[in-house]
Amino acid sequence: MELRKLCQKVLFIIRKKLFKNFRLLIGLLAVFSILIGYWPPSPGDGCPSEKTYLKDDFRGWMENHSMNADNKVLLLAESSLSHEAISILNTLESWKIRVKMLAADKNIPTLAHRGRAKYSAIIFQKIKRYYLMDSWNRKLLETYCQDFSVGIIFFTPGNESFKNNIYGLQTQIVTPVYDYTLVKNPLLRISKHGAKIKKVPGNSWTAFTNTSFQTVATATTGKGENIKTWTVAAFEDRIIKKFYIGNSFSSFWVHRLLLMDALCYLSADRSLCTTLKRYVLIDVDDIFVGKQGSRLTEEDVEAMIKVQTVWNRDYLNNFKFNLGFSAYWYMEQGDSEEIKGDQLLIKVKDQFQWFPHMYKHTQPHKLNLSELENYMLLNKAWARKHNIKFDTFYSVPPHHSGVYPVHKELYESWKKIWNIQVTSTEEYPHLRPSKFRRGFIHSGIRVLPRQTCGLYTHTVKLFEYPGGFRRLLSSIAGGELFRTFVDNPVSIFMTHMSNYGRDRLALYTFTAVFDWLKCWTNLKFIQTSPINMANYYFNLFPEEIDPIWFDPCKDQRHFKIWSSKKSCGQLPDVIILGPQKTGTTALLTFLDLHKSIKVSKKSPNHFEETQFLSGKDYFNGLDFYRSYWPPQNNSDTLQIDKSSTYFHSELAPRRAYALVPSAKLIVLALEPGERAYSWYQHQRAHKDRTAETYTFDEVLEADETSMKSLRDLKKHCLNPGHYSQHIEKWLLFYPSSQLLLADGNELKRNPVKTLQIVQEFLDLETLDFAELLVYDPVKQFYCVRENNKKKCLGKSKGRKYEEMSQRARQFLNSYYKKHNANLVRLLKKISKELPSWLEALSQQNEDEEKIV
Ligand SMILES: Nc1ncnc2c1ncn2[C@@H]1O[C@H](COP(=O)(O)OS(=O)(=O)O)[C@@H](OP(=O)(O)O)[C@H]1O
Repeated sequence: MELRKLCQKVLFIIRKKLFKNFRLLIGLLAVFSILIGYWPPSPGDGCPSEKTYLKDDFRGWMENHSMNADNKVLLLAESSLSHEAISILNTLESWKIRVKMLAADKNIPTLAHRGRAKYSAIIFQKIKRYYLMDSWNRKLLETYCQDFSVGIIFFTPGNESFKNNIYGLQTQIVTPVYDYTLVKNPLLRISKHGAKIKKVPGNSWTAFTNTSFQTVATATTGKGENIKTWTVAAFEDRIIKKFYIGNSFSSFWVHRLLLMDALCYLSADRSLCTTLKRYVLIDVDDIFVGKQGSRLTEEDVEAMIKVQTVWNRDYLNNFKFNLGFSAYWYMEQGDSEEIKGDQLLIKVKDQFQWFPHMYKHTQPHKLNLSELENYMLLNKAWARKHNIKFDTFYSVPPHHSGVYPVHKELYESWKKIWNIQVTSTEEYPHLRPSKFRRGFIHSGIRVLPRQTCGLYTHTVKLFEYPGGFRRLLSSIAGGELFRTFVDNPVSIFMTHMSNYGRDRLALYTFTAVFDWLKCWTNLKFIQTSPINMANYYFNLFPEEIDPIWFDPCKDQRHFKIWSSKKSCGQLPDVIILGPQKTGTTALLTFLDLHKSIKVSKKSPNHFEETQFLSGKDYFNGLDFYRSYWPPQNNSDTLQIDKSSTYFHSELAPRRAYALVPSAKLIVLALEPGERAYSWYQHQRAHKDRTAETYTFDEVLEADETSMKSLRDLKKHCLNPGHYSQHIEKWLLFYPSSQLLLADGNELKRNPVKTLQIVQEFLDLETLDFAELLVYDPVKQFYCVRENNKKKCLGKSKGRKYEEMSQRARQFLNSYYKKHNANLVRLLKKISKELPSWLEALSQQNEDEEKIV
């Protein structure tokens, strides 16, 4: 401890002088740090040569094959709460692989559906579960693996006693283990063979002694004459490919690399392989923003250039730091050395890549459009004056503000003044967990996920690293930072100017992690333009293109970078989902009579409905949706969005749940045949050509030989009536307690009763609707009583048309029979009452069955 303090003191005294020579600084730091045990462990004494086992053709094939997000892994775990299982699950999810996790002691689930494999690889958290399986389940699993060429990965913790040798697996428990080495083997792809580490964690490991196994990793026990090298990861290339790791997944960071490679090699059709390319961009935000003492000197700038040369030679091509500038702070605040540093940056400007930050480093969400434009113009004028080349069309704002949650004005001004096409943020959808960070495209600007590297604005000194310097070291040595490079095909890192001054922690950190990556992986690091990176990213993950909006008021970080002028609560508390033509307008109109209900403004575009969650307006952004309600001042009111296209939309359930997870949902279920006929009449009234040309009977009779428009009309007419199917989609997100299935037929006959049920569901103070509604014999529907007059819904609600034919009725009865039966089952399962028409139908069916 004393020695450490002494070293720190010496280091502090000579630091100023050392700035003159970066290499000397690093060298001396190394000496001191080794003495006090601070230097990171070597990435591997046996770092392999550049030559790898990979054949060129295989590598080429991989470059062009991205991970197929549809591929799924079956994880057979000890329990869903096991830390170990969650760690494997998290890892797979951070690689964007879909996972089904099941308790390994239960029956094997259905593995194939209609001749298609459901899982591309199987993982056992603990090998003993495989051996303890009853023969029926194991047979099922093995037949599946054989039929679909799916491999199995086993983790075999060394402290686990299981009866080996029974199924041909020969093992030995070994302890302790050192000199862990990856051995040349066809399974290694991302992991580099020859990489070696001296000290291996964990006391006891499982070693595999079958001679037929191919060794993937070895480790050594004993000393002197007792030295023995064991196989601690092995691969069995039989009819079913099996990969064995001699410890638990999280016992050693190298297992993450091995799991990635094993999934690729063992998955059906190599569908779980990822590319070896890794695009890297290192942003230095605020290159001129910092207090005296934390800014860059000439020596710091020179060190950055030197490091770039080294990185270009050793790790990645075309690398340049990406410097963000807030011009107002150029040559401000620094001492004379630091002012010279700023001047040197401009002198050597072409050695770097530049991007515009905000002129005064103001958070964009605090600025209106003209303020933003003015600041951007000032920044631009400065860049012109100093001949700063700007050809990346990339920017990031100070403090992540304005990108997500979206500040529309930032996007507009960026495009207008700078022609920005790419940006990045760490806030989408949320900062944590980082494995879920995604990209999206909004208003033509491609937003890429941004990564943190463990260095923040005030991380300037080696011995003041938050949580101790060892924390940073473990992040480099196979930990979080190392993983960020491995996991993400595109990594944009956020660093700050101060990380490059003082102890130059950023230069040290990245150099060290590149060393580790080069030693342990075959990954190829590349820097390219942000536009190329964005193209590459969204090609790889096209499902991320469309954004998903969350409520900024539910995430503290988002709330902080959201305009103070915006108010929370301008979102629906209740959503009437539809389906179309079930009486949704009547229900909304009647509910609107209640003082605690606030319905959305009428949209001029979609028959007065917002249709935000199901349609294109979603891409206008959250503020567009919020504008349907006034800034809320009374928290007792319930705001309603009624959009009858939501019910059968594929997108709306996910979007709604992301934004308003506690909303109450109302579905109006009208007898589906009646609904289909009303919808057809609606299309005719709106002059749909096909509906006008064909009778309802002809629409229902359409088959695969019919013209497309007729087939489409039939589909759109009948599909929303598949009630159970659509309700199940909503129940994937919302709990059934938040959903009310109201009776559409009852609403027509006895709206007061339906409204009573709805009021109870919404916990509203009871309003006596019997006083407010009156039946109109001419309209043949209930209307609102207003000053002793009747105010009925418009002409388009409650149309007059002739009854549907007997033939159509029979068709519809038979068509919806199965769907209605499913609805009965579903409603019983979630303990909901059946609507009157469904009760009658199911009674009728039961009676018919009894007669038969
Ligand atoms: N009180 C009252 N007044 C008028 N109409 C009523 C009422 N209650 C229920 N209905 C039934 O509502 C049907 C229209 O349903 P929607 O409002 O959901 O249609 S839409 O999807 O919003 O276009 C409408 O369908 P049509 O009869 O085919 O016009 C009505 O049957």
